[in-house]
Amino acid sequence: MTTITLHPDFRVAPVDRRVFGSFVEHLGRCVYTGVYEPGHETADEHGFRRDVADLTKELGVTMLRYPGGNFVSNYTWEDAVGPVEDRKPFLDLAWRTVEPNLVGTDEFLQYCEREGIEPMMAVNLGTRGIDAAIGLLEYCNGEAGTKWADMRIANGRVEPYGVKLWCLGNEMDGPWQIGHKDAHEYGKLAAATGRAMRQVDPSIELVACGSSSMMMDTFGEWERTVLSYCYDVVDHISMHAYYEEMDGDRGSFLASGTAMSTFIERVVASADAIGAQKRSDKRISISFDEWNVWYLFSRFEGETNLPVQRDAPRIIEDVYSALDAVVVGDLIISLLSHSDRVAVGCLAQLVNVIAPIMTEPDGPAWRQTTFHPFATAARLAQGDALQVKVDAATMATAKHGDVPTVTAAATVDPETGALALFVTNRTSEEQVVTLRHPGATARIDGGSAVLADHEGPREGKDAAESYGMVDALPATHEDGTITLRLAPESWTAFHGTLES
Ligand SMILES: O=[N+]([O-])c1ccc(O[C@@H]2O[C@@H](CO)[C@H](O)[C@H]2O)cc1
Repeated sequence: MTTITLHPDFRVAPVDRRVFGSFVEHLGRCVYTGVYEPGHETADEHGFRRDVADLTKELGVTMLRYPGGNFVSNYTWEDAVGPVEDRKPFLDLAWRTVEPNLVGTDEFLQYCEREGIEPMMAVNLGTRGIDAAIGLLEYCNGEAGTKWADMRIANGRVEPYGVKLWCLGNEMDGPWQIGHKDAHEYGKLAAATGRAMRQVDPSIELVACGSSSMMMDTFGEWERTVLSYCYDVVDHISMHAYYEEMDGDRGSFLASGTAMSTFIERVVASADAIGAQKRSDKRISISFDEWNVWYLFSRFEGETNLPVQRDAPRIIEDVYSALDAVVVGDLIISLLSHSDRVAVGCLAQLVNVIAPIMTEPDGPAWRQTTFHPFATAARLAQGDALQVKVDAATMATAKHGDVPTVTAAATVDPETGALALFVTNRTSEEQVVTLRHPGATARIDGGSAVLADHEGPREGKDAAESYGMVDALPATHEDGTITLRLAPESWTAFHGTLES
């Protein structure tokens, strides 16, 4: 028998709403013909597509990371500010694409402002360093009267943007990164850059690069070394993880959320070890600023040595299946369960590039399968994350050992008692779950689910949009006992109330 036990007093921490962030990189068609397409019939006066902005709103994205990704490690931000007609294209070496510099810092930050989304900026610690980083920070956040702030004002923007969240480079542990560094080189540079940036604006939050994935040979040692240099300077350490079904191993793929939890707990342990050694009361939190399903190893092959391309080429435009949506839901359960440490999350990326939203140039925009669990969780996960005790059978997986067949996360709004309960059923059988709530009153009012099926990726608008949330199997309330039913290979979001 599977049981889930909840109590409103057993709170983990408030959900940091920045966990429902996403990511806009100058890569492929994320920016050009993605968020930005001046000639498009829905484009606003700034050239941004309204259809994409509306879907982004529906997706519930709270925060956007920009401008990369691998792109940032060879980016000259100064080339993309000021009059557009004076901006020169440059060859981005990360994706070997000619970047026209039509969208730069001002366009992006003003887009975020108009859409009510918090920006997260990354500085280039690949080909550049402290000087470029403090210049960009002053450009964004400085008051009138100094060089870079005055340049912003001359470019038409008087008020500082007040960008709070800053990434100190991107994936600097990855040999593919332009200006890749070892942990000592990067740790020293991140600490020095972070210190200088705080002299410009002490109110910012800084993210040091963690490992590009748990599979990196340097994983663990990287975190330890980097944080030994910059523990006192930074607020967060980044995590990146992409999951995919490989060689038809459905079980391991469905267990991705457990793999993500293991990864989080290992990075937290690495960070806390440094804190303990320093006898520090400070706790470093996690900026999980790239996560998603990405068929990196099974489909990306052949795209690693790209010819130079221009005009927004189609790069890593993964098309998602229903199973991928269930896994995205399961990954969200992992993030929410770790709300005491995970402060930021970015579904990578927002449009066209491994994205929940797709577009055609001069054509429509639509939702991929993975859109639905994200949008549902972003809407319902309000207030505090709860400790959720799941008692379920385990299943054996090739990659992750024995994992629970059912996983869950829950949030409760302390003001209203509104409960959201997210549950994955990783098995191919329907599961019956008893929801226990000793000493508290609970009610489940309804729910919706994403179901995996055995169809392949849903290519194009019609196929993708024929998929959506379905009603959850109804919950029953009998003699104070709540019984939930979970469809086979599904992710369900229940809503109701929970009060002591
Ligand atoms: O595991 N890998 O081989 C691997 C390779 C590249 C990689 O790049 C990251 O993912 C890209 C797409 O979001 C971002 O630009 C970059 O930060 C992330 C992981």
